[in-house]
Amino acid sequence: MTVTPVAFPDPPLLNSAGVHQPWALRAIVQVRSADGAVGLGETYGDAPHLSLLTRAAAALKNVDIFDLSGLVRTVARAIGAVDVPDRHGLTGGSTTAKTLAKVVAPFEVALLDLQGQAIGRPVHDLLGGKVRDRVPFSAYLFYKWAGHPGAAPDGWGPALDPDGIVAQARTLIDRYGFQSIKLKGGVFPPDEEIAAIRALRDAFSGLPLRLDPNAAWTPETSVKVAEQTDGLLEYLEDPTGGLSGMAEVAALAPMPLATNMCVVAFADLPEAVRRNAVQVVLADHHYWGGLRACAELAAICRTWGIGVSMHSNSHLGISLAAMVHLAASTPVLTYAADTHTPWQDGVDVVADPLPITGGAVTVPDRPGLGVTLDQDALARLHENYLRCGITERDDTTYRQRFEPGYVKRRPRW
Ligand SMILES: O=C([O-])C(=O)C[C@H](O)[C@@H](O)C(=O)[O-]
Ligand SMILES: [Mg+2]
Repeated sequence: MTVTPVAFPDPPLLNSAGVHQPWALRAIVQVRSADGAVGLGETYGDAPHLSLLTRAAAALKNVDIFDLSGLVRTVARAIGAVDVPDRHGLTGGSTTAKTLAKVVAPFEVALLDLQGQAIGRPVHDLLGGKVRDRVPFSAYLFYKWAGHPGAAPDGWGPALDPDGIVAQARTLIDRYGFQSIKLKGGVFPPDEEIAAIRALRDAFSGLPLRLDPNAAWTPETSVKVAEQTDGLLEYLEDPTGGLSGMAEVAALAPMPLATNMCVVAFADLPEAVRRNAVQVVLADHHYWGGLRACAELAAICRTWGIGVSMHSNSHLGISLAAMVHLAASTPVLTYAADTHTPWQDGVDVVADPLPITGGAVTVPDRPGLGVTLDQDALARLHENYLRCGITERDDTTYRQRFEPGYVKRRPRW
């Protein structure tokens, strides 16, 4: 078991927590089997998480690659009952169960990769077989600065108004062929973000649109925005915080509400269903506990008539491959998945990243995940990690460096 923290350049993308730091962190998990095969996993690289990963890795020596239940028990014993929240809160609150799920996930993916290699079958076969050959992704738009303060402008340009957002969408669609669009909101007053949605609707008439302010609005504001975007959005994502606020909005909103903030663990589901608080849940194997846990989540959602989409954070090609195998084998996952891939500008740890063309990734049928680690790239990205001086994602403090009066407020409007 090897756990390697890495860092890669990240543009100044704005959200309701602040702004992305110049480097995004990840941890790369390698599990080497007795016969020399290597299974890969990828997860968050924040220091508190990293120390739990290291503890888990030490306890997992000699694990049976087919014993995924034993994996969970061993990790639980190794890390104990700990609760490690994120500073940004963009994926909701934390609990001991969610912390455990986050630590288990990259090891589960790596073991599934090894299982697939051992029997010569792709990971999607281990999850029940693919139900689609292509997994669609959405163009993930962000308000952004022209570049990190003090550095040269990045190649993306600024996006701080509707014109900037439309231009960014055009770039992403020209490069990747995306067939659906998500705008990360919660940055400017709601009227400005509604104007951006209207501009996107005018510029890209047939494409489904989503808006995600990460709980920046009160329930009252959320209802007003929902009314004003009636007919424009395929779903509105986390307009407000908490299940009761979301239920209040859902009762009046004309479109489905989606979440990756108020339903983030199995314990959240009964109340969400009882209150009809959300109509779409964004699965994310990194915090739900792995690919099989997401398949369980999807089955529960299907039972209760809740739609399933897929969430992303800044990530590299191992995570993309895992997301593709999961989406390929999850019938109810009918929405285009989120991905931050374009923002990484081609930087990766895998030698053979899965390409996004025509807005989708062709599902690989090679054994395991179907991607291989580029050891030189891993060494370079690890060197970045050692040099970059960032050990934890903290969008708020970074933004405060340039706007001392900035405070993270949810709700803000
Ligand atoms: O759908 C979401 O809420 C996210 O993707 C959260 C992310 O952390 C996103 O806001 C970001 O990268 O800033
Ligand atoms: Mg979201």
